[in-house]
Amino acid sequence: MPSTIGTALKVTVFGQSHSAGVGCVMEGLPSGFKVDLDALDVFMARRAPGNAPWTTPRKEADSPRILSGLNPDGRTCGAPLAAVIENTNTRSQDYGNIMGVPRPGHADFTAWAKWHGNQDIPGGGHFSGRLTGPLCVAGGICLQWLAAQGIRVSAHVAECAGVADEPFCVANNSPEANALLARQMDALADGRDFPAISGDAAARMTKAIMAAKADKDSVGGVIECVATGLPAGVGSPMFDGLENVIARAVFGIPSVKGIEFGLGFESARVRGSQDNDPYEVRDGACVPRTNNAGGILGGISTGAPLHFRCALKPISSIGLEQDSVDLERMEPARLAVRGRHDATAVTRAVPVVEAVCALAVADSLLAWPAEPLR
Ligand SMILES: Cc1cc2nc3c(=O)[nH]c(=O)nc-3n(C[C@H](O)[C@H](O)[C@H](O)COP(=O)(O)O)c2cc1C
Ligand SMILES: C=C(O[C@@H]1CC(C(=O)O)=C[C@@H](OP(=O)(O)O)[C@H]1O)C(=O)O
Repeated sequence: MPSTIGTALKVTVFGQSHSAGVGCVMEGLPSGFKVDLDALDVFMARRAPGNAPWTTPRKEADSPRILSGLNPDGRTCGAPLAAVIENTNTRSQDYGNIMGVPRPGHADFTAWAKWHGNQDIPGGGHFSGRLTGPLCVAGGICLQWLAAQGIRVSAHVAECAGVADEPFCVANNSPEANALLARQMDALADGRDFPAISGDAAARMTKAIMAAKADKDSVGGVIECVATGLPAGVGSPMFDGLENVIARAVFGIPSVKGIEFGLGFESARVRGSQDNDPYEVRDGACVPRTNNAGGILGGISTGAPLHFRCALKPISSIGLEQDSVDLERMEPARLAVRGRHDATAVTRAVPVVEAVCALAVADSLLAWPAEPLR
């Protein structure tokens, strides 16, 4: 079962929620890059469990130990970079009642159908949201590498429990619109607790999440992500395009059920004259005036901000009783999930979306850069 992604920059993720630890191995990082481990810890803290009243109370430090891949100067040395995060706060007894009775909506049943009882169930095993920790280690390093080249990635909760945030300013590619987008990205980077642009939306989302939690239920949402500063010409046609590579990485985040780029599904409802992004000359370069394409045409970057939205389903582990099946007896069973679970994944998944976007963009830059003019 390979949990590996990437072409020039390969990342393998390993571990289970209740194993000794979870981690990643990165191959293909350019050498000589100084990794800021303190900044990485700050990034990891945005995803870590137990930071808000609606998140799982499982307490983990989530500070990665880098085992290899850096020289004594803290720079990438060309060898594979391996990192591990310890699991210190497991409580496997919480999973006693689901060992043979799969939770509707989690991967318990499909893991049983594949591995016939050999799978590691407690904490969600290898399917757990916990595996997004190592994704953040790998993606956090890529974010730093991209930032050094003027490429910035930012995400926010665009929608949660039916409450919408102010959207990113991405439909227009004018200098004024891009300046507003940069201000939105700055605001999201100010250390705020809730990753939304509008404080009012954050307050209403918090209320809706807490109401679902009080009902022993859960909610989903939409995360919107942008990457700015990516030059035109990066990517590849057909199967290794930016959309393909980003979508593959984003679907590695448990709970993600959909993704759309630019105008996305709405582009199916408008005319070509409305969807097309007309070109103009700006500072001697050809640039799209608008950005319905989400910064991608033919799998290759246009130079406009890269833009996508992904949908996350509600957390499946809820306290309400539901129908399931006792798999050993093949008899109906009722199941109320116990234990420590998030009431929504959307807030904690925002840095994860930034991380996988950075992985995909860094891999595309290394594997499929614009060719030099000959
Ligand atoms: C950051 C994050 C936290 C999550 N926390 C939980 C949780 O506490 N309980 C749970 O049942 N699922 C949680 N999930 C979702 C499950 O991991 C996911 O539903 C499950 O692995 C099945 O995968 P699928 O939903 O993509 O099919 C979380 C997901 C993410 C991204
Ligand atoms: C620990 C994390 O989240 C876990 C994700 C998760 C799941 O099924 O996805 C189930 C819970 O595990 P446990 O029952 O061991 O507390 C969450 O706490 C994390 O994301 O770091």
